[in-house]
Amino acid sequence: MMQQMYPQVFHDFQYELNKDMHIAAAHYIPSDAAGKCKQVHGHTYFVNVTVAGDDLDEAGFLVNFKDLKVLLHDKFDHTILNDHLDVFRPDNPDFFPTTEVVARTMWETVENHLSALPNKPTCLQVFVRETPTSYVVYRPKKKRKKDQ
Ligand SMILES: Nc1nc2c(c(=O)[nH]1)N=C([C@H](O)[C@H](O)COP(=O)(O)OP(=O)(O)OP(=O)(O)O)CN2
Ligand SMILES: [Zn+2]
Repeated sequence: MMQQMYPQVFHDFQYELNKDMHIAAAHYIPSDAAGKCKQVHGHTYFVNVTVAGDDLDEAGFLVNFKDLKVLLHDKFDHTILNDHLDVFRPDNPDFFPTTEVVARTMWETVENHLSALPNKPTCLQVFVRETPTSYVVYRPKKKRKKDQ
């Protein structure tokens, strides 16, 4: 059974949904500063996605758990992350497949899907554990009032 502690996010939406998944993938960080992580190596990533909203869809879902799995697990599982040139690039550290960038990329992928749904849920947080001792939490910055 997949059970893991991860940081909670505070919000005042009525519904909060969490989807956990494991993703087995290889990667390398194309920088000398990454030391041994410059070599190709693999992880079983533990990912938790937090989605919230006030309205449900015609099935009574905020978003179908299955759709979140398809978006992330089906795309990245048993792949080399660096090969996904649509999201990771070797020429810019903001797009190297580090844990930070993986978490942000997953948030962008999920939020892009959610924003097209009629009930408009939103992704509050993506938690990515890369090793037993290392994890990253990505949360989007709150939009400032004048930007809305
Ligand atoms: N800020 C980041 N630092 C590191 C990342 C990263 O994505 N973001 N990645 C790596 C490596 O890819 C490596 O897979 C993970 O490193 P690390 O946690 O150091 O792994 P160890 O098993 O060696 O950790 P222990 O300290 O032995 O528990 C490196 N850094
Ligand atoms: Zn790694």
